[in-house]
Amino acid sequence: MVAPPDNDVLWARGLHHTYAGSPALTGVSLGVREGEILAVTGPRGCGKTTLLRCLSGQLAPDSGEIWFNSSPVHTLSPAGRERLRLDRFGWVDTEPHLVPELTAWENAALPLLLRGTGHRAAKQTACEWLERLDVGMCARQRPGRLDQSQRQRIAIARALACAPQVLFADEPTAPLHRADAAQVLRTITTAARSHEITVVLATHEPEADTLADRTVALLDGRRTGAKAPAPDKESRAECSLSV
Ligand SMILES: Nc1ncnc2c1ncn2[C@@H]1O[C@H](COP(=O)(O)OP(=O)(O)OP(=O)(O)O)[C@@H](O)[C@H]1O
Repeated sequence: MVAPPDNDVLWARGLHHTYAGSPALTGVSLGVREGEILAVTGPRGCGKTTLLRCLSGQLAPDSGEIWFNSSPVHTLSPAGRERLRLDRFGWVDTEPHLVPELTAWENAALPLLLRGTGHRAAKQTACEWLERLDVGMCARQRPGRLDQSQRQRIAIARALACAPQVLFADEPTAPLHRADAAQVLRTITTAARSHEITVVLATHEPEADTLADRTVALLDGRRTGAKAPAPDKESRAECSLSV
């Protein structure tokens, strides 16, 4: 095994994965730098979700290497990968997947409570993140009473509340209306930048090109090229949220 470059927080080489014989990733290699916002784009079925699931340790690739902070992930046991996800990674899915019986703050506090954070500290951190994401007024409400955009913001608060080193977001804006989608995308990238969180974002949003530092495109399970950062980076200041 060859260790990855020092400045890559995540590094993958030659990832292959098939589902029941059908290829989803066919030799993807990439590095993600500390604090970078990397967009992964490509048409439906090109392998974005599979790539994010492999990088985040949810899915063991059939072959290839994944390194996080210069330590191998691909050789970890399932329990080791689970621990890594809980301690170091955040995940925002396309659908918010909140627990319907819990209030917004309880949902946002869940990963902290699972990590062993005390109830009071977990509640305070969760509520601070809900405020930052403009859903503080929903803290005591259950998800069923909230709209899709509010639920997705709560899911983002849940992912960010435990200060992950890397946030994975898998098409987090796909079910939202255009204006909501743009705002949620800006919220994620602004929050990540101000808290120095590395982001790997699978997205179809055209805005991703201006919000991300770099874009990697996939097609049929392979990389098709990487775009350099846009010259007029951010838009960062344009987000109204104090994240
Ligand atoms: N659990 C699964 N079982 C079987 N095939 C799967 C499974 N998950 C994904 N696939 C297939 O693997 C390929 C890559 O899927 P993947 O979801 O990674 O792509 P994607 O780019 O995220 O697609 P989308 O934009 O539709 O979410 C597709 O052909 C898909 O049908």
